[in-house]
Order: sequence, then structure tokens, then C-alpha cells
Amino acid sequence: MEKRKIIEVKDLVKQYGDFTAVKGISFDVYENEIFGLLGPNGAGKSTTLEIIETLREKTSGKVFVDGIDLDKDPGAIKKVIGVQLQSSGYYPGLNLTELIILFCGLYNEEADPKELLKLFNLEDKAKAKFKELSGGQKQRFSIATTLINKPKIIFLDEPTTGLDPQARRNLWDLIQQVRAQGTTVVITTHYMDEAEFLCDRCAIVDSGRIIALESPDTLIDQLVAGGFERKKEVKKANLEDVFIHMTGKALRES
Ligand SMILES: Nc1ncnc2c1ncn2[C@@H]1O[C@H](COP(=O)(O)OP(=O)(O)OP(=O)(O)O)[C@@H](O)[C@H]1O
Repeated sequence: MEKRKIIEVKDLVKQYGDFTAVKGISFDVYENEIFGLLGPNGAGKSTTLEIIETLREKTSGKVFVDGIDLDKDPGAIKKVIGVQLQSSGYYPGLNLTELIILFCGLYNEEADPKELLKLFNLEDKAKAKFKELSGGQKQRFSIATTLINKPKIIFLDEPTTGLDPQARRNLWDLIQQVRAQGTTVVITTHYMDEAEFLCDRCAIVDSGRIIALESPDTLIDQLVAGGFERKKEVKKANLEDVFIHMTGKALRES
């Protein structure tokens, strides 16, 4: 069966003054996949994401989200997507339960704060303020809030940066759960192990252009087929495996 394109980006260009940050990129995201945008600092990943999220103006090109033309109805796009807020978006005086109730009001949606917090392993923090959470808890809460308006697509910009290996793996599980419930996930990351674990397909972005777009497996196979060999013999485990083996998988944050 033909996969449905839930995001279509065509010849997208973004200029900041004289500088062209995004140089005519095109890609599609299929419904219910986890799609990664990978690339070094300054490649244009966040700019691309923010344009699709309707948060930033594009210079030229076309973007369709769930069939909606960004040029014609950005408001309708906002209704089908879930976007992570910056930390400053979480009113400091409110606790997590109150924040969820506030967001429900803004979106005109109903959600049970207790249930949502439980889903994200935050039920013990219902009365805590956002600033009192650990890094992993903040990320989990921020992903939880993206789901309040029951979006078809969520956008996660470097969701595991700064987290310890346990919290990272826990977040990977959560992202997979969100996808299993039918949501499409678009993610940016600098961690290749994360992209390899999570993404069905990923686009490698460099200096404002897409230089590859395949599944992680295919990208690796292509490299190997080209005669690539690692300099060092690969062991059956890496240092992260040692760390997780010695310190366990449990979260260390409450
Ligand atoms: N508001 C702005 N004004 C001018 N230049 C900008 C602006 N925002 C981003 N840029 C530039 O555009 C380029 C792409 O930035 P962008 O944040 O999209 O990259 P990125 O791939 O997300 O990088 P990172 O991995 O560091 O988050 C960078 O060179 C950046 O300096």
C-alpha cells in the first residue's frame, strides 16, 4: 500500500539577510513514521522545523502538513501538530497539574492531568513546579504537553540533549510509545545512536542542503558497500553498555 505523505517540503529556502541557512531542500515525511533531521550545528535543522511548525517565515518554497498548504492556512496546521515549548513557556507559579489544565483551556481540549502525568512517569510530580524537575523529567513533561491537543504530528528538537543514559533510553521508549499510538514524530538530534535506534528514515542536512535521505540501515549498508571499514576493531559492547550494566536501567531523578 502507498504510504501517505503527512508532511511535504518542496524547494524550501530560508534567508537571514544575506545568509542562506536553508538552500532549497525537499523531503516528505510519511504518516506514523519517526523521521529524523540530522546534521552538524548550524546545518539548518531548527530553522526547517520551525518553518514547518509555522513559527518562522520561509523565504520561498512550499510546505504542506496533513494536506494543508502553509501559505493558505497556517492556523489549521497549528491544530494538527504538537510543539515543545521553550522552558520559559511554563508559567513559574503553576505546578504540573495546573499547567496541563491551562494548556487544555488554551487548546479547548479535555485531558486528565493525572492520566497524562502517569503515562509519562510523572505522577509523583503532579504538585511540583517545572523548574523543580530534573532534566529528564522536564523533557518528559514537555513531550506530554505536546500531546494535549491530540496532534497527528509532534516535533521534538534535540529532546535528549544533556540527559544521562538512563533518562535518554527512557525517553526513547516514550517516543516509541507515542508513535505506537499513531502519532508521527519528527525529531532532530546530534546523537547518531539515537537516530539509529529511533528513526525509520533520516535526512542528513549539511550547510542548508539534504545530502542523504534513507533508513539508518540503508545509509550504513551504502557506506559499507563503498568499502568503508572502521579503523578500530568493534567490540561486542561499548562504554555506554558498561555504564548501563553497572548502574542499572532505572531512572535516577526523583
Ligand atoms: N534569527 C536568525 N538570524 C540570523 N541567522 C540565523 C537565525 N537563526 C539561525 N540563524 C543561522 O542559520 C543557520 C542555521 O541555524 P539552525 O538553528 O537552523 O541550525 P541547526 O541545524 O538547528 O543547528 P544546531 O544543531 O546548532 O541547533 C546558522 O548558521 C544560524 O547561525
